[in-house]
Amino acid sequence: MNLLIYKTLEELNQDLADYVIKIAEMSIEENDRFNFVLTGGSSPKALYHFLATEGQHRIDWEKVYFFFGDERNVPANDDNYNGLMAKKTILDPLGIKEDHIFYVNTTLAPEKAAIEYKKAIDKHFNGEDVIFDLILLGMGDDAHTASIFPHTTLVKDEEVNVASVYVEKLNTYRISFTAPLINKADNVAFLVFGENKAEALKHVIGDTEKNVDLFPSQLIDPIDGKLTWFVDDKAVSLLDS
Ligand SMILES: O=C1O[C@H](COP(=O)(O)O)[C@@H](O)[C@H](O)[C@H]1O
Repeated sequence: MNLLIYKTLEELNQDLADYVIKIAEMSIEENDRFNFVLTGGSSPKALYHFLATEGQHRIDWEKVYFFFGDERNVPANDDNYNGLMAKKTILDPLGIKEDHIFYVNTTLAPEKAAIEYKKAIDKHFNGEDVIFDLILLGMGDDAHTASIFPHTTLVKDEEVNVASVYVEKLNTYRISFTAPLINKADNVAFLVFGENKAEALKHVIGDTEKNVDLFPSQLIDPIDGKLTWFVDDKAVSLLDS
């Protein structure tokens, strides 16, 4: 595991954008495409803007396929829909074609939406093992990642899959990659900043004994891939040095 700590969000986003572009270049050179899984929430907005502006001419964006590690069970025009945030911040600004974007269809019931999403992913990988080039992840202040929330069925889900999950504390359903699917990726990067994440990060990175039911981000441990944490100094302020 590689832990990169930044003093400013600008430096963090600049470095993370460079990292995304480097992996994209390598994937395109090797396979003529880059399978890129986006994270939702609000933390990645600046990164996506950065990629869509400074990164605009650095790679061939027509060779990039975009996926979502999780989605909220809301309509596609709802501000909480992760796909809409990505559409506004990176996909539309880069003019990404619809057939290169894998949105979660939330007009379907959550369970069906998850099944259809996995089917679409499998079809894209055309019988090959589903191994993403890069999965970006965020982490909530309760240590959830993607939509693997504490004390939910997803914490114990051992299938390489996309699943629907009822999140009691939010009284809502989510659709999410399972940890085993995430852990197959070639590269996984967490983007975590702010004081409100410090307590969770202390446990997720610092605890020698895991408690994944309470801190689901501890489930992320790529089998053969690389895990990198891009964090700011506020988020690591409670970690023992
Ligand atoms: O609900 C969600 O939260 C996490 C964390 O979001 P952040 O803005 O606090 O980083 C995010 O990774 C996930 O995609 C999203 O659906």
